[in-house]
Amino acid sequence: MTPTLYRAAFMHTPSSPFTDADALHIQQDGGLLVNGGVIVDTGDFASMKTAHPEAQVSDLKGGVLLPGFIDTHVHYPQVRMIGGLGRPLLEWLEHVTLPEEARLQDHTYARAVAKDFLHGLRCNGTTTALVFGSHFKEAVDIFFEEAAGTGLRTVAGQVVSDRMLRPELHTTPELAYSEGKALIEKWNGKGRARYAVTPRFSLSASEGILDACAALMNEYPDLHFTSHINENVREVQTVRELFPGSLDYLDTYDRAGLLGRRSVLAHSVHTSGRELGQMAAHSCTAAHCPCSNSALGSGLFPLKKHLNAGVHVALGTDVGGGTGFSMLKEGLQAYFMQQLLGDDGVSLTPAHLLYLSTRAGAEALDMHDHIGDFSVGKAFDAVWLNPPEGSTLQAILGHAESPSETLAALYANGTQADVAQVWVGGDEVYARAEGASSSQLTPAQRQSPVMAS
Ligand SMILES: Nc1nc2[nH]cnc2c(=O)[nH]1
Ligand SMILES: [Zn+2]
Repeated sequence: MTPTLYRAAFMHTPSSPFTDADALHIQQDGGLLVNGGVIVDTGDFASMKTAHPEAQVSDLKGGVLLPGFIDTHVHYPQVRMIGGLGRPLLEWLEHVTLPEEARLQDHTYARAVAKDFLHGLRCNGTTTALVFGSHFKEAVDIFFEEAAGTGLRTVAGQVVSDRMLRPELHTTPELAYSEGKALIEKWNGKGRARYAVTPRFSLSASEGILDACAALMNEYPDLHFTSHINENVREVQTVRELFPGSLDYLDTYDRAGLLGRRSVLAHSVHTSGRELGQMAAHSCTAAHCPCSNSALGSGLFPLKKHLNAGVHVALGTDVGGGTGFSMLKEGLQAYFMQQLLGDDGVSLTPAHLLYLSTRAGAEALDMHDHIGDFSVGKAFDAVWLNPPEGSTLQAILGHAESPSETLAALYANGTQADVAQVWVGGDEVYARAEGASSSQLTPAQRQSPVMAS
């Protein structure tokens, strides 16, 4: 197979800027040699071209190439109700979200929603997602089928609950186990699909349901686990009342034996010191969803407390509590919220935002040996951000004086319109309909993509 040499300005974070001051790696005129979907050599373009004269060059000059975004918390059935503003979590669930989730009982509807959802991910440059599925087994099956057709990497599962939602969304521990087992057997590890055991949240899950989830996890040790935690004060209070024998919210999952290296707990806004200590001890990840936390008024995520406790943090859009699929927007909102926390906040640099939206997600999913950055040996999962000709972002990038400014501008201004092309494992999974991209300019017309020279 002839390797492809991608020529691009690229940036990535092979390590964490929270612990490594030199985490941001930059190539202003770089070359990434890809063979069989895997990065086999990297460096500056000129030396890569000399070393690999046989390679076919793909010129991505203009804009910036980043590792594909990794969304660690997003709900498939909620794509069509993004924007239900004005209610706190429990009212929003009752009046906006759960009625829509019930509609996925209809298979035709579920398939159409799955298509809308997957399109939303890939046209925003998200290449891997930890996806909250549907309560209906068939709708989850349909989701995995459609996801396989897109080439995206998905970790997803059937959502299970047995109280306090709507009767049609409730199951039993026996069914939760048997339906989950059938889906796991069919989809876990098939192509780019992985399975996540997914009780909705302890508020809607009896101990029996949590035990059924644990039975699946014990039977299939490579599974992922995801749920919600400590998102909203009323929710936290209700969980306390429902589980009088548990120390706190985390303990409801912990007692069931559900926590481990592949556990991702969404929100974690009102988490106590004890819980943070236990999350770190179990190597769990907190999926921070800043747009959702803002839209639902859930609170300001205590990032500093998580980092000080040693809890790994990644980003999630939480569509449809969140306001869209853009991980650029999510990164910017994370930055805003830390700014608003003043001395209690963490001052996030552009490198932090890139890490949180790429490599941190790969670590959360225990896939960092395979995806999350552009190191040799990683899959070529990438998003090419190339603003349309005449756009404000193009003007800003043309005058940026450092790569860090360029990256900040991408997070501050970038949108779906700037996503030109997306790859997963070397396969193109999205290409913008062209007509406006600066990639159409002649080389002489193009400006330096990373810095104005
Ligand atoms: N943001 C959010 N929180 C939840 N807690 C339980 N279900 C949900 C949901 O769908 N979205
Ligand atoms: Zn959620």
